[in-house]
Amino acid sequence: MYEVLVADSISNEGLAPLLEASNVNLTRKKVTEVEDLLHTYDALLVRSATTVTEDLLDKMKNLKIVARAGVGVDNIDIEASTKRGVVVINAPNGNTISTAEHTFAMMASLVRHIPQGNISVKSREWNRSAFVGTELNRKHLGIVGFGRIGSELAKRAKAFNMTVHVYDPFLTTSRAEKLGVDLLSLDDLLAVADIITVHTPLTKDTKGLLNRETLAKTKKGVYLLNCARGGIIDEEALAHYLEIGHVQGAAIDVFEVEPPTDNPLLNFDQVITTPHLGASTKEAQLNVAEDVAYDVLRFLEGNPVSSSINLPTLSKDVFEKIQPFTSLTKQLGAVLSQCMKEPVQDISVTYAGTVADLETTYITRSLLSGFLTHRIDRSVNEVNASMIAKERGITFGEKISDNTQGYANIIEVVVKGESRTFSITGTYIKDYGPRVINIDSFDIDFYPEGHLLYIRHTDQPGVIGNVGKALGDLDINIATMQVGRKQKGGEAIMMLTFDRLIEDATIESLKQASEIVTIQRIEL
Ligand SMILES: NC(=O)C1=CN([C@@H]2O[C@H](COP(=O)(O)OP(=O)(O)OC[C@H]3O[C@@H](n4cnc5c(N)ncnc54)[C@H](O)[C@@H]3O)[C@@H](O)[C@H]2O)C=CC1
Ligand SMILES: O=C(O)CCC(=O)C(=O)O
Repeated sequence: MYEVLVADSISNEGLAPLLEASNVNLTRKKVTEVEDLLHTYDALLVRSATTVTEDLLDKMKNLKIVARAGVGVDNIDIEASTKRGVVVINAPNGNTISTAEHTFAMMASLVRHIPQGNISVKSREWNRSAFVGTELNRKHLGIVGFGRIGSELAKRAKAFNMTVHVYDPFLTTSRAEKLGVDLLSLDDLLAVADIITVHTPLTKDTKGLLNRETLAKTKKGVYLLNCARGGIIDEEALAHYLEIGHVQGAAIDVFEVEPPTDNPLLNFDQVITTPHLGASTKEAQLNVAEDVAYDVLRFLEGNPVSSSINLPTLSKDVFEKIQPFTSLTKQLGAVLSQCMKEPVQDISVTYAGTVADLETTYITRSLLSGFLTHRIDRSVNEVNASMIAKERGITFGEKISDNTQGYANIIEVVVKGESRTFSITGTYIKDYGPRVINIDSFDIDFYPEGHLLYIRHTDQPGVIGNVGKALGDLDINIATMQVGRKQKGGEAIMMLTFDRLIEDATIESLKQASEIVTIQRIEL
């Protein structure tokens, strides 16, 4: 049974996939109400009210996935989640239209003073001259951050005959042309726009993107909107420019601290506000809840997620295709880690044949995870494997080759240690499963699973018999045995598999034979 905690207000209807699943026990409680049970949950679903901190993650020892029913994940410590191997997912598409519509509504309300007019009429005033507005027609709209919401807003603005200028360092000129917008530098956009709206995520680069210095470059009488995240427009700087009349008005849905209390922007009549309502429609809330509910269920049941922040996103089809190879590389990594008992500096993997056309970065993550699992005392998976490798100064890379050595697919891994290198080659054979076909330049053929002994010895008569007899005398049954050598009389290897773990004492006694060079126990 999977334990799922829904800590924020998320549409019940949208959560149906989880509520109806027979293998899920869903709890709807705030984190503070289940302090004693935090270690039991497999999944945590939040909106923006819950902040997923490192401290919370430490308490949620069993946590495998955090889902944000919405876009912005600035309330989740992604790095800390990744470090702990916790997948972070969001629902990036479900609230785009609602937020774009809300921004448009805020813009129209701002330039026509609708909220102020409403308050005035309800106060039994009839002051028409106080609320003379401005048309949107033929105005220049500056959109900072031209992703899903920014581009939906642009469509609506163009329908109102506005000229749309955008600033987005990740937007190509050809895409801007295709979408019929004018791509500018930030400074040029600030200089030309009558109305500026921000639609970037809140990151260290976008925090305070519009500040005292950049706002000084705007036209006198400019209007500003923030329906993305509090802090992208620096609140103190905006208050300053409102105070001196440089900024004519602002529409703010989001605040640096929510709910805002002593926020200076609340003191201006020309600032209109909403309590973070961008995504607050029935449609958006249903969409995002459904999106994360399906994804969480899929993930808990071992399937790929459709929108992850810290894991490559794979379709079900691709996931199924790579699965045999991810388990193969996990096993190759585990064999290598146990054979190569010394610090390693570099892991390099070469893909050839059918596997080379697949999502190899994911397969490499599995390799690293298999390798690191046998070296460190913390949970390693595809989410945190590359981060942990980097932390430990292990470089890794992948190559594609044409040389399939006659197989349909080949994965070769070379590990460089402080004193030597070690290699392993595996393949996945349809209907037969994974095979290791070469280890440290010895051709061999074994199924990488269970309890194994890897023995290097001199190639001379009697060694294999002696090992078999020694184990037989100890009542240890050999399940399979594979041998390999490079040349007659040189060094040779044996790979033995057993039905149970082989004790240290047995290994020590086998090592006494003079023909034995090394013995390595491998547990898969
Ligand atoms: N008020 C509300 O209720 C809602 C607010 N949001 C906020 O809106 C933000 C945007 O959402 P989407 O459009 O769905 O995201 P998106 O990821 O589709 O678009 C963000 C765009 O910002 C651009 N960007 C990133 N760094 C930038 C920088 N330094 N300067 C300029 N552009 C930059 C990216 O290239 C991207 O095109 C979210 O991150 C979220 O914080 C989203 C939904 C609801
Ligand atoms: O959950 C909400 O209503 C806020 C939505 C939001 O800000 C987001 O999706 O980034």
